[in-house]
Amino acid sequence: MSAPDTKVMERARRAACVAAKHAAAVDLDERFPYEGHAALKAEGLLGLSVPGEYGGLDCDARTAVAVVEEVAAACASTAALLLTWAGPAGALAAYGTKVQKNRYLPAIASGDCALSFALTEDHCGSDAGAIRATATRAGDDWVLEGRKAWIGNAINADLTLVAVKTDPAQRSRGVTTFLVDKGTAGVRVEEMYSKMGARGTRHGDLRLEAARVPATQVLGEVGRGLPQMLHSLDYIRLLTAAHALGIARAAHDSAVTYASERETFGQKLFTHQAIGFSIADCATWIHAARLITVDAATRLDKGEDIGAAAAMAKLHASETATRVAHAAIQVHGAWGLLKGNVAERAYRDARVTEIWDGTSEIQRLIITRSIFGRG
Ligand SMILES: CC(C)(COP(=O)(O)OP(=O)(O)OC[C@H]1O[C@@H](n2cnc3c(N)ncnc32)[C@H](O)[C@@H]1OP(=O)(O)O)[C@@H](O)C(=O)NCCC(=O)NCCSC(=O)CCS(=O)O
Repeated sequence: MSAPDTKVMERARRAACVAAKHAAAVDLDERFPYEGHAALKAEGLLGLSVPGEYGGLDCDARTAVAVVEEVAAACASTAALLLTWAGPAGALAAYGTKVQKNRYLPAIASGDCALSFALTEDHCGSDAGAIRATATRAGDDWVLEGRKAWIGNAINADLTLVAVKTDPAQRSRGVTTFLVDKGTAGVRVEEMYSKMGARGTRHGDLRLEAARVPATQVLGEVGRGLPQMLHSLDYIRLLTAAHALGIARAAHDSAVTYASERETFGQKLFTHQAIGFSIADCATWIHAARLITVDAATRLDKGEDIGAAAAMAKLHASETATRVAHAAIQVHGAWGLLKGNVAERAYRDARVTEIWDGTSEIQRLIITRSIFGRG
């Protein structure tokens, strides 16, 4: 297995240092992680997956997962921005025309163009092919109608990748992705949701009301938007695994520190077998989650399809994060229940990683299909 790029990791550590100082406030106030975002921008990390010719860092997946883990261990909401950027940026790099890439990628790499990715609707999160929002051709434009839900960073996004049906009679072959600029007439964002975790990721509903978008803003092929989005999700899921890993690491580190300092029954907490073994289990689970994540990243860097590998990594790492954070609270006892305690925050943040970018059940479905086919 290759090692992550050391220079990029130095950038990640500097950004993580800034993000860590504000992580508790971002969570408690449920606000955008301005400081973490500024640090990611200053370090060029928002261009993690943007090709070098457009000013990006053009990182391999091995480095990208290490960066996301590092930042997530400091502040899950700041690290989520890396996922929010990497998915749409990767899709643009893979499917965009030269004109689209020249227009957006340099600004994405510098952090000046904020992104979001709109697939989900109220009635369908898991069943991505069942979307109902539509686009109808009108001369040189398409007219978009409908409502997308649970869109991360919707309120701040300068550019949103929006998947709608251009042929409502079809499922997978009826979806097209559009590049929708902020300020497009007929596009409205309603900020929403007070979430239990990743509270600095602002979600919103995207209302599309006769929104006219030029045909030049179609990303890739008309009718091929769903495979494009699902392909981008493979990469996002890989990074979500790293995100969960960072959250697990933060919870575990806090438990190790506490168990080394706190004394009960006249001895250090970790010397009680119940606590020491719990910490040993967590270290083992985290190690396994890191290996499965790095394995999927290495496969991607070798050019392999990572649909199932990314699903396994996300499934395993996100469920590991919840287990580890649960155990870390247990180590802290009542102190672990307090707002402001790292393990308490990690427990809530970890739970989110089991849901977004495809639930654990969807990951199991993808893995099952990779074993048996569609059945
Ligand atoms: C449930 C699913 C895994 C699959 O659903 P379907 O059975 O309905 O779809 P398929 O027939 O399998 O596939 C449709 C089409 O796409 C091609 N495909 C499938 N997977 C891939 C892939 N990984 N890479 C490339 N292409 C792929 C497949 O071959 C078909 O093409 P053809 O028609 O044969 O040509 C899927 O629906 C799924 O993953 N669901 C979960 C969606 C999800 O994760 N949603 C949550 C996050 S999305 C979002 O909006 C985020 C907002 S935010 O910012 O928080």
